[in-house]
Amino acid sequence: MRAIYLIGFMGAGKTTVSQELARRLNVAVYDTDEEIVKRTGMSINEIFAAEGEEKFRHYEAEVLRSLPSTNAVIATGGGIVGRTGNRLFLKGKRNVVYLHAELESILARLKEDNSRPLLKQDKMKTAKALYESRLPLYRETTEFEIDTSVKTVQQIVDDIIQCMKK
Ligand SMILES: Nc1ncnc2c1ncn2[C@@H]1O[C@H](COP(=O)(O)OP(=O)(O)O)[C@@H](O)[C@H]1O
Ligand SMILES: O=C(O)C1=C[C@@H](OP(=O)(O)O)[C@@H](O)[C@H](O)C1
Ligand SMILES: [Mg+2]
Repeated sequence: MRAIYLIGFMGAGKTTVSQELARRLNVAVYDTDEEIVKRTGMSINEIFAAEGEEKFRHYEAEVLRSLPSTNAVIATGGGIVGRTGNRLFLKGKRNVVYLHAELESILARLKEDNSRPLLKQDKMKTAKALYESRLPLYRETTEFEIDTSVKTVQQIVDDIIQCMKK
């Protein structure tokens, strides 16, 4: 099967859903963030602090292209759609699912989580602007959209499997 790529804002559930989806389909699972951490030996927070966001985006674009494009589920980071080249790459892959979540659900899910440099307490004011600026980018990258705000992981996985049959 062609790899399934999950895109969407931070906290939409890409990482969590990718694991369950891969288990159900019996294929490998990858996460671009996890690959970056493995390859650099640094946490995402450390990369942003020591090398800056642009360098992180460089690693992210490289990792995206290096992962297997068959028999896999690939969770991406929420900012992957920022680069035009990444959006074109993903459009070419076709099996891309946008996991949408309302900002309120996202903030509730991530309020105790400090692992995302772009969503720390002092960045809450800019979170809404970032969220709104990215929505059209997710939507132009794929026609498959699932609202995860009030769904369980199992329901989301069922929805993705249905989507992919179309
Ligand atoms: N469908 C869901 N319902 C409730 N909480 C969820 C759901 N999916 C993920 N979460 C929780 O939200 C947080 C962020 O999930 P994660 O998979 O890391 O999102 P992403 O990779 O899109 O940033 C985690 O604490 C996770 O347990
Ligand atoms: O939206 C973003 O710019 C980011 C999302 C994060 O991944 P998740 O979407 O899995 O949280 C991670 O790549 C990094 O903190 C930047
Ligand atoms: Mg993730």
